Amino acid sequence: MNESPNHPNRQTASYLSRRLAAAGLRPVTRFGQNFLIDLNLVDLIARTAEMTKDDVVLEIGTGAGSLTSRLADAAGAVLTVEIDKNLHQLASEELAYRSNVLLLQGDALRNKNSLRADIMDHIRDARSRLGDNARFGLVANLPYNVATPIISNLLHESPSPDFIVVTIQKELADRMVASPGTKDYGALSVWVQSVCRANIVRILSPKVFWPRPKVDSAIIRLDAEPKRRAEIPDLVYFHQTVRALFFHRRKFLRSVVISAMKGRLEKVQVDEILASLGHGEKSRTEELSVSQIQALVEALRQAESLESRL
Ligand SMILES: C[S@@+](CC[C@H](N)C(=O)[O-])C[C@H]1O[C@@H](n2cnc3c(N)ncnc32)[C@H](O)[C@@H]1O
Repeated sequence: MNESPNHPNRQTASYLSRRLAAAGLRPVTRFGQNFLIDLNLVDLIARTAEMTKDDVVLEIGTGAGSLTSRLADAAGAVLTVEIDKNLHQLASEELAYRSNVLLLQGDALRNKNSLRADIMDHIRDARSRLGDNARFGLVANLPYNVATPIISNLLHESPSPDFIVVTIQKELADRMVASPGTKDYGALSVWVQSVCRANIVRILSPKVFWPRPKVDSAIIRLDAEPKRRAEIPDLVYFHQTVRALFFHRRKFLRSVVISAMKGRLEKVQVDEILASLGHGEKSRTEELSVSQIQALVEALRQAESLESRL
């Protein structure tokens, strides 16, 4: 069989460790370098994404390039970003013959609140080359320490992803799919579920990675819900306000809203809004459904914009 040196069938722990050692490298903990070594799972991620040759796929964390190869087989264009110069070099050699893969070196995040700017320029370019049916997806085994800002920020971008299939910490996946009234339900659950459908595909034990992380992981799939998204007139205001509403989890909703709106709305205005939406003195943010939170944030936004016009 004609296997490229990076054929995923060769991505076992011992193959990877020898390959890195030959290049004088070792996994770098601070970059979250836990490589997926169970090849069936690399396949599962690629299959779950249901990519076609019309699709543009973003991968953050190229690593040694094994998932990248699968993505290149299935998608029309792949943009992959790797922070580690040495791994970027290694993967560039492995993927050199792949004409539909563009490799970038550097941090995928410009800061906590935004992605590196040229990522979306490349995605828009690739989409315009592939044509009107081109969909955009994020498919990756994400570095755990930056998984939340990557997903949260990408959901603000234009185009926003049609689908996301990623490996993340199980605890983070639990928060994304959490229901009201549970301990995991918070600002991230509301933000993700306001613009996507979220499903956990598979829980992964540490032993499918090399080196082994300390915690379980999960493959999660998010599908864009454009209708839900269109119901939110100002996504930035919405996301910021949702974060503020969950900031003090132990407090009652009324005092949380009053402190979030300090200097912007009077207490009496907050009380009127809460009463009009049927939220009593004992209501708490974490008991509100996603649509109740959307209604509350929208009422606050409208009251604020009325206030600023007076
Ligand atoms: C969990 S590993 C996944 C590697 C490979 N895709 C795999 O599945 O085996 C995460 C990768 O993301 C890279 N990385 C970490 N932080 C990053 C960042 N801020 N921007 C881009 N890449 C990053 C790491 O160096 C590492 O190669």
